[in-house]
Order: sequence, then structure tokens, then C-alpha cells
Amino acid sequence: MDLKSNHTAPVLADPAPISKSRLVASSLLPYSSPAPVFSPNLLLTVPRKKTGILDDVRASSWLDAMKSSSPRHTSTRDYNHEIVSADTDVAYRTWMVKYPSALSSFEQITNFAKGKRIALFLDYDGTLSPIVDNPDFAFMSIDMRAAVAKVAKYFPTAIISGRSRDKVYGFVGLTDLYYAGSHGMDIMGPVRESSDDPPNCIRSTDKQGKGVKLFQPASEFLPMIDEVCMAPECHTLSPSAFPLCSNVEFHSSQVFNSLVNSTKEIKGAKVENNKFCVSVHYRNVDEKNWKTVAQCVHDVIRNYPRLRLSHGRKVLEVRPVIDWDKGKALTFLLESLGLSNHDDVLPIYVGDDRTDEDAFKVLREGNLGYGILVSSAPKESNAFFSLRDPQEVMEFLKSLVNWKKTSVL
Ligand SMILES: O=P(O)(O)OC[C@H]1O[C@H](O[C@H]2O[C@H](CO)[C@@H](O)[C@H](O)[C@H]2O)[C@H](O)[C@@H](O)[C@@H]1O
Repeated sequence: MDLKSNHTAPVLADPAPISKSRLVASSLLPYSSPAPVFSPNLLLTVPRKKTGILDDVRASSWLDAMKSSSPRHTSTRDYNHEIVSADTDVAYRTWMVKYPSALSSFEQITNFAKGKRIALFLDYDGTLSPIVDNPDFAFMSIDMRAAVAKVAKYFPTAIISGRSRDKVYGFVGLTDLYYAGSHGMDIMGPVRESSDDPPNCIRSTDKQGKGVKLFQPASEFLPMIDEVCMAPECHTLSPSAFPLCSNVEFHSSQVFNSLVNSTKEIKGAKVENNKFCVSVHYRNVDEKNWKTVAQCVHDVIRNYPRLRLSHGRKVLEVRPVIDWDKGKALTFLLESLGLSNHDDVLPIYVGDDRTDEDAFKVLREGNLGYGILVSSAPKESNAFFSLRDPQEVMEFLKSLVNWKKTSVL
């Protein structure tokens, strides 16, 4: 999948599947400018069905996606890969030929990184913290926090999460990082005096009083009609009474309430407000009721033409219909950090989820850097390397720090 670049945007020359040869560090091509990401129109068009019933075809594709959305884990020991059958192990090892371990390939990675500035982008759930049944208890370990704190001393580091920015900051609790919440729709990044800010970017200060840039692309592309939406009568009307209402946060809380209401009878279902997105968790729902979860979500979002659905790990994620994702957030952060358009920069993105694939794709297709997929089960990815679980992520972060400390640059 090599790139031929013209003056404006790279052209994909070969849409063939990811080849083994692309997995070697030396084949990372020199930087070619990515297409501008801040296009004036980020609104996506999503075809909608008028019917209120989730028809069989859609229901089965939702269900298939729901079933395949996360490797089954029966106990935490799975994550330490102690209980794996021989078959699973063989399948995993075969898969690792295509996605080699970032730990065993560490020398290859650092050889390529020599003389370059590494920038680190880390997903939260399933990457820095193990997947647990209750999303409110997805704490990272003390050791992991220490490892992240150390790595952030040596490399610019950002967390890009589907959680709300405040919530993920609450879990990580480190100040020397940049945070992007709501799948990148709520970014608090560094201020760069020399660069122009895109629309919807405001300068502010963080909790420590440091100058920061706050970028919330969703509010730009779903123009606010605050006055209308926030009028008290709005709250009592059904959502279809204000189809043009486009205050995302307002939608988010409206949708949140509707989803909470419609799923309250489903045992184990949990709805989480992530500010610009709402997550509907079904990890603890009996599989025979997953279709009901899907139906409830479908029934709610069909009232909101400006919302769409994506799938995460045993979670349905409702988000605004804008062309913005973790990949765009990564590009935005690289620009904000003054690290885009440089041959001597090596971004590394570590993540476990489907939504992280957008970031892996940006790195792969732009020949910019490495995606590292965290997975204990084989799955197709745009990442270059793999790590099994958060424990291995921690080892990788520690190795980066040791390498940096000892390398003579
Ligand atoms: O982008 P991320 O930081 O990975 O956030 C994606 C979603 O992560 C959380 O859900 C996932 O982790 C939970 C805790 O381990 C688990 O219970 C759930 O099944 C997973 O889907 C978070 O709760 C969601 O809101 C995020 O969208």
C-alpha cells in the first residue's frame, strides 16, 4: 500500500491487502503530506430507514457486529494469557507473523526511531486499563500510571479515548499529557503560537493554569441553536419536534436520557454519557437480549438524523454524524504539537478498539508511523505491530523510556 503523492493529496497506488513487507520498519516511506483534515464540511450523510422496526437484515448485521465486538474473556487470567487452548495459541502465533509483537520487534522499532522524535498516542480502555465488566471501575494500575508518567517525560504523549475528556483525565490523573475525549471530538492540546487555529478552537487554561487549546469539532459542524434547544419547552418536546436542534451536548444528554429510559428494563444494560457521544454497554446483558438492546438504540437514534452508531467492545456508541474520528484527532494533535510535515517525527499509536483503526489507518496510509494493536485474539487491523494486553503495553512503555535514557543521540 505505497503512496504516490501529488502536490495536494496522496493517492493510494495499491489498495491491496496489507503486505508483510510493509510491516518492516525500514519500509516506512518518507513523509508525504496528508490531505487537509479540517475540511469546511465535516457533516457525513448517513442513509436512514424511515421504519421504526429494526429490519432483519440490519438487525443481523448489528448482531454480528455486536457478537464479534470483543474477544470473550471469562476471567482476568485470560488477559495474562494463561488459559489459552493450544488451538487459540497456534492461531494467535500465526496472526503474529502479520502483526509482530512490538516487544520482540523493539529493536527494529528503535532502529527506525533513531534520530527521530517519537510522539505517543494512547487509547485508554483495553490499552492502559484492562477491560472490566463495570466501566466505572476501569482503573489503571499504579504501575501503569507510573509508566505513562515516565514516558510522557521523554516523549510528547496524548490519550485519545471514547470516554469524555474529563472522565478519562479522572482515570489517568496525569498533567503532562494531552487529552482527547469523545473519540477525539473534545481535544485539549498544546498552544502553538506560530500556527493558525482552526474554527471552533479556543484558547484556554488547564487546571494547572497552563495555556491550552480546546478543540471541539462537533460543535462547529452541527451549528448551535442554543437559544432554541435550551428553551425550557424544548426539554418537554419529543426529539422529532426539533429536528434541526444541533447542540451536540444537548443532543447527547437528550439521547442519554432516552437511552437510559428505553433500556432500563434490560438486565445488565448500562448507558454512559461521554459528552459528545453516548455508550450503550451490553457486556453484562444476556446474549439473548442483545437484539432488544439493538432495537432500543435504533428506536432512539432514528429520531436524530444527526447522530449515527458505531461499534466498540460490547458497546454501541452513539455519536454525531460528523467526519471526525481518532485518526483526525491524531492528525490535529500532531499539527498542534508542531510535529506534522517532518521526516524526523515518528508517531506511535497504541489501541485495542475498532475506533483506533482510524488512527492506525492515518499512520499506515500516510507512511507516518506505527500503529500497535492491543489484542489477545487475532483480528484484521491497520496496525503494524501488536501487544497482547495492557501488561505488555506497560512493558513497551518502560522499554521506550529505557531506550531513550540509554541511547546516545
Ligand atoms: O477509546 P477507549 O478509551 O478505549 O474507550 C472506548 C469505550 O471504553 C469503555 O468501554 C469499554 O471498557 C469498559 C471497561 O473496561 C468495558 O466494560 C466495556 O465493555 C468496553 O466497551 C467506555 O466505558 C466506553 O464509554 C468507551 O466508549
